[in-house]
Amino acid sequence: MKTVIKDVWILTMEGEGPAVKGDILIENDEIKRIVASIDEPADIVIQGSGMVALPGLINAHQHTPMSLLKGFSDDLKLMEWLEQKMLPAEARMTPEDIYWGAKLSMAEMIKSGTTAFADMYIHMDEIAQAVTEVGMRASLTRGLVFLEDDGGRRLAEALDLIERWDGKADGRITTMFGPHAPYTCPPEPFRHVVKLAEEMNKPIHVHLAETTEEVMKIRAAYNRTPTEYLYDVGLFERLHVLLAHSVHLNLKDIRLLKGMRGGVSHNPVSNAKLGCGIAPVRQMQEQGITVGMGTDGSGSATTIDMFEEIKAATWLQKLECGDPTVLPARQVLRMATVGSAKALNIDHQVGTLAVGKKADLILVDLNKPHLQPLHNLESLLAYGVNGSDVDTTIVNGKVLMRNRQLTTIDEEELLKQVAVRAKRIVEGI
Ligand SMILES: CSC[C@H]1O[C@@H](n2cnc3c(O)ncnc32)[C@H](O)[C@@H]1O
Ligand SMILES: [Zn+2]
Repeated sequence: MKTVIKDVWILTMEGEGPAVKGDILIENDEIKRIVASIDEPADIVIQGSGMVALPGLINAHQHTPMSLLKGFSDDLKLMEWLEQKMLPAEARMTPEDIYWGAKLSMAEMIKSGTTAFADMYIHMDEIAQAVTEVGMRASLTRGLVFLEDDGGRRLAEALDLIERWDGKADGRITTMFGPHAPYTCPPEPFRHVVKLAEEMNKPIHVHLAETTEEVMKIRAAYNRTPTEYLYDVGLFERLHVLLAHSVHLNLKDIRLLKGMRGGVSHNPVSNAKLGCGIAPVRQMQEQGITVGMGTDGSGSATTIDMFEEIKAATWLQKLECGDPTVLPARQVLRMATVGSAKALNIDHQVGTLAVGKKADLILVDLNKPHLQPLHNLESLLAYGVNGSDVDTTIVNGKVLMRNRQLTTIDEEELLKQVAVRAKRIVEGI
């Protein structure tokens, strides 16, 4: 299968070079050529004039089925929101709800330019099945909470997910272990998960230091910061680690993370909406820590449009530092592409547009009043574009959306399913 995208602005996100005009040849799942002009027959020809092609955005922290809980319980503190609203709602979700909720998130992600995501949730078979059908790329994790006595069952499900789904869907699915957070995973089971991950050479995806309450809780229980706690259970010795949030880090914590394998998922919209705080992105980047970007689930963030996240990230850092030069356009775009790819351990495959890499890319339509005139593409993408400006989304060489029409999801059926299911789940809570 050959696809050619013609006459398009191309922002590869490789090196420092500016966008160039040209053509892109995709063969099967791979980028074969990026040159000034391609004149050879292709199965699909996409006229890209007036559009910009860039690497698909990568959402480094999601709970996809929480799309069903969007807007159901806002304006609460995190622990109240989680314990009193989300957990009871999640206990009412059936495997089929999980499947449709995951699909709803995937529809929104594809329509706003996201091609890959990291997911931590329950009933992962249903999410993996949805990923397989929809065509996105995903790093899947069974969330592990060890506060009740069924931690063993959850761990067995995590192992089952890894065994049965890692490398599946033409290699689009990868897996990680997912100890949920320092406050839900005591040291003994946490160390056990670290040991298993090391033996199986699997990364770990974990929430870290999201709120001041978490910092106080871990201080009271272990006389440590949450970062020191993770360090002490051996997380940073050998493993690739994906840290969600990392809002409340002191200088010593940041020094502990220096040199870590993996990276941080910065989730500024969710952090702002839950009043958690602003992560020290500049300080982490100064220490060479990889910072990618994510949204968290739409149960907290409402929107999972990564272009919103890009804007929030740069604005909040500029405000926090009192300096408009902090996190400039190119750097924040790199966070949402290469940064996230590194954090998910898939940067050898995606995150930039380059010959030999997987064809995960998006076309953004610039023929709109709010995106003209065209002085600086990177500025427009970081500060002006919205998810609804994405015209085409391609993953692993397959077109998942063209002219804003989804090709692998029946939107009408999806919306019918989620309306009924979402209502049933929240009734009585
Ligand atoms: C056990 S599966 C994952 C678990 O995480 C919960 N969750 C969603 N958003 C957050 C957040 O911002 N901080 C902590 N935990 C979160 C979700 O509801 C699932 O129960
Ligand atoms: Zn989360």
